Amino acid sequence: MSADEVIGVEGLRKAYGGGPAVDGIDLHVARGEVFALLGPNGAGKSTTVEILEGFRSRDAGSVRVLGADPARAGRAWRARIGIVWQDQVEASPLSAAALLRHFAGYFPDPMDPEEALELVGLSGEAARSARAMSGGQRRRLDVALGIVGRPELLFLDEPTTGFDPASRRRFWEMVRGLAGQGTTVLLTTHYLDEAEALADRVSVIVGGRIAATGDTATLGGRRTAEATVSWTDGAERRSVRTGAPTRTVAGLADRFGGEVPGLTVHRPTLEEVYLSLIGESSGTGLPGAPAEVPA
Ligand SMILES: Nc1ncnc2c1ncn2[C@@H]1O[C@H](COP(=O)(O)OP(=O)(O)OP(=O)(O)O)[C@@H](O)[C@H]1O
Repeated sequence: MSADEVIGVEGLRKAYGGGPAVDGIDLHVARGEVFALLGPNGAGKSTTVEILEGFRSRDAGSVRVLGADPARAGRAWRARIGIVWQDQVEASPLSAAALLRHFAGYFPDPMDPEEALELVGLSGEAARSARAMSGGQRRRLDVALGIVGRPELLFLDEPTTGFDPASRRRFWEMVRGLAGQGTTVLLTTHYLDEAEALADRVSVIVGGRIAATGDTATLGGRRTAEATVSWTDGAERRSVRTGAPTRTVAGLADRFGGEVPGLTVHRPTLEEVYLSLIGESSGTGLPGAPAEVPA
């Protein structure tokens, strides 16, 4: 394990009664990285994360988180990680500041409640009880509770569910800010735009195994995948899939003597790559996907 490695997982396996939930996963996350786990429902993301958090046992594999095995790590280790729980503060009658102060007591060098509230965009709400907050505000308070201890490693599980679009963007900025200060973030999300906005690298987990790991720009051969060039020819819409779209467009420009009617050039989106990796789609121009339209 390199000095810079915050999470190192090799050959991780976990089965429940119904069969393997995690079936041989390797993960390596460096300090300051934002790393996202993507995958369909039941893929094994939560099981993996709970093992990394030390809340679930494993059947096989080696796991190091902040230099320790989470299955055996103690309180000092736990104080270095932050976890954002789903709906942690649902019914609390305590004020946001009181809740944060209480949580802060578990950590050696916590933030002031005001600092944590400011970071999640709740600065005016210190005196308000969680019970009196909107769903989205409560979710942000959950995040504030997860970061109040200044964690070196932050686990975010579906963090922006229920956020309005502006709050999501503010939240993303906050996570980028934390990562910029050296906090490592392990994120699970079903939102591909969130992964694209936040993650330095992602792993797509399918059926307890990693289908692909990489940055969002190149995942699953995205950058090298063929592009689809489409245009209008008389009354007909034409398309061609090509590895050299610039040459195709230049040829079309020659042919049309300038502007190509209805020209579009499409490369696979992260969503298309993801759907293809989980076996839900074809015709994306990705390696192995059948061509939609013959050249
Ligand atoms: N405590 C448990 N007992 C038995 N089976 C479980 C338990 N927890 C999870 N599983 C099973 O393990 C598999 C992986 O579940 P897991 O919760 O890790 O997936 P996930 O990727 O987090 O899914 P989601 O996106 O729905 O949260 C699923 O088939 C699930 O039914």
